[in-house]
Amino acid sequence: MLDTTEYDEDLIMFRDTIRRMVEKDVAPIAAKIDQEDDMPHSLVPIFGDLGLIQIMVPEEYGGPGGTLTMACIAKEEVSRASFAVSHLVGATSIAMALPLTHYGTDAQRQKYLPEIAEGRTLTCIGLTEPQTGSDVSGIKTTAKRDGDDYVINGQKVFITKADQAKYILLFARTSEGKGHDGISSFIVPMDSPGVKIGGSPKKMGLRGIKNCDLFFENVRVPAENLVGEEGQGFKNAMGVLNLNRPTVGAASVGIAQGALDAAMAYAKEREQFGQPIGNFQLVQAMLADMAIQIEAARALLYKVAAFIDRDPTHPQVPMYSSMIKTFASDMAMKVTTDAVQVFGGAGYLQDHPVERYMRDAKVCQIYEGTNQIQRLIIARAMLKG
Ligand SMILES: CC(C)(COP(=O)(O)OP(=O)(O)OC[C@H]1O[C@@H](n2cnc3c(N)ncnc32)[C@H](O)[C@@H]1OP(=O)(O)O)[C@@H](O)C(=O)NCCC(=O)NCCSC(=O)CCS(=O)O
Repeated sequence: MLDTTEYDEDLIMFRDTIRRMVEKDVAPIAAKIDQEDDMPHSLVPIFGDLGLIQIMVPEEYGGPGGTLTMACIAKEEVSRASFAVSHLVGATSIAMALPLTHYGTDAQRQKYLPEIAEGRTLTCIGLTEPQTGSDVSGIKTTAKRDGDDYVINGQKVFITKADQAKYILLFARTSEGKGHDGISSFIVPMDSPGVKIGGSPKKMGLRGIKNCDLFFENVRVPAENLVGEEGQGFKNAMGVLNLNRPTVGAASVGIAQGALDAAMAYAKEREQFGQPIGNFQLVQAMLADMAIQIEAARALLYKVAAFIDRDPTHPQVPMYSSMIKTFASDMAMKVTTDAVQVFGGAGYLQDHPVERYMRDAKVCQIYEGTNQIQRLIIARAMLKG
């Protein structure tokens, strides 16, 4: 594969360190995690010690001060073996490091980031509700001011890692009838009285990670837990998603590469008509197309990540972020489907990893905003000029 980090020795070392850890600690248990829908907690200190969970926490708060490029490299490497485990990379970015860095107060950064920097604490983000998926402006969970506190009531669904998180960045309506402008975000400790963690539905893929229902009943948080200004929650959510969506692209590239690796090995080993199936031109064409698509997505991924690292506030960040999330996840769906095809009937069995890659690729087209919503963001930005 083309080496997208070819000019930077530090990035090559970073990638190789992760690659070695994945070979040792992740790849051997990837299938088991999927089959048992359970990820061992022992991976948390391994990822924390490498600075991966807390990768986006700035150095001044004790974090590694990693870039989006580094987060994408790590996400790609881990997803190549296990998409579920890749959720430990930047596991505190979207709900803590990014929002506090960009919208939080000094006091909030001082209070939470040093703890997050230790790499043992997980966090989650609470946007989605039973009736609120793509249309974030429809959030119904309320946060009502009461003296020095806010009192939160409502329900969230599909909350990734809620079962393991110590804090949630929760989005709630602070004023009625104001649409986008009536939403605010809060840090809520998950052990607050009134927070109830419900079940996690059985999923097609992303098995090993829980996506829980959450219930909030008269949950009281101090007003100092408001992140950003009251009423700015919608725009802050969009801002954080813009900075994180390329990591979904990175996971997609990793999933696709893992599927291609498996398909290549199988094409060399599996014999039909007295020779390896890799000798047949129709199989060769599939393998070649898979490689072309992965390289194209990888090139766009690291171009976008470098662009965002240079200027995270550039007005074109939302458009390019949505482009790579969409392009790479659509690519991963196609490549993993073709990998199953290379395996033929065997690809349909759980004996081989390609059906897992295919199931995992699907959610990359859906979560952190469906690819239909991404296309809307891209087209709106293009037409706005
Ligand atoms: C569908 C949406 C893109 C928004 O659409 P709307 O039609 O409701 O809003 P707009 O009128 O377009 O925008 C209002 C306002 O916000 C600004 N805006 C909108 N999008 C962005 C953006 N990406 N970046 C920056 N600013 C943005 C827009 O310019 C307007 O500003 P002005 O009023 O003009 O000043 C949106 O609702 C959306 O993205 N929906 C997808 C929701 C989503 O991604 N959900 C994922 C949840 S989290 C998850 O999946 C799990 C993560 S995990 O735990 O790993």
